Amino acid sequence: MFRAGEFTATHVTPTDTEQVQPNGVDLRIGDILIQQAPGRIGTDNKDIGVRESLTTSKDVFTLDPGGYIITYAERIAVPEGHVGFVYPRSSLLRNSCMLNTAVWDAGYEGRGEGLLQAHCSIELERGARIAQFVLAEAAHDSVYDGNYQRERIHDNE
Ligand SMILES: O=c1ccn([C@H]2C[C@H](O)[C@@H](COP(=O)(O)OP(=O)(O)OP(=O)(O)O)O2)c(=O)[nH]1
Repeated sequence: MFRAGEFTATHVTPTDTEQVQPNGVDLRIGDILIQQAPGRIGTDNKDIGVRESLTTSKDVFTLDPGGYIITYAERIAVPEGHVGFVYPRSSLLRNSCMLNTAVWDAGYEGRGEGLLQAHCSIELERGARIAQFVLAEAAHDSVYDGNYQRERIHDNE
């Protein structure tokens, strides 16, 4: 069963009332990164290639078509007994852009990332709501203890 937005909001920090939706919590753009060097995924290890922040003096990003990494502004803590999913805000896909996401494991805590595919140029403001996080009840044996645990957990990271 998916949890109500009010419950999910207790696991997303910070949130204001505008972000709390009936079935989830909107996530804001923290930063936008562009990949500079290739990564590698092997059978027993992985490397993330160098990514750099798109610098902007006005907190407005004007994106050409392409692929970009979005970091979310909020800290998420997936509670035990749950799994998280992120969906794009529909205004994004109505503008020919898509946010690709993966599974948010029970026990994960941090400020995560998504992959924005821009099929048309788009202007995005830092802090704009771009996605929605939902929590569903789920059975699991262990909790998340991978490389991304506590990523960007502090405000200045
Ligand atoms: O769209 C997503 C989905 C998940 N996560 C976070 C939460 C999740 O718990 C963590 C790790 O995701 P996953 O297990 O898919 O990554 P992995 O590449 O398998 O890394 P690891 O070996 O650490 O599990 O990343 C994101 O930031 N963005």
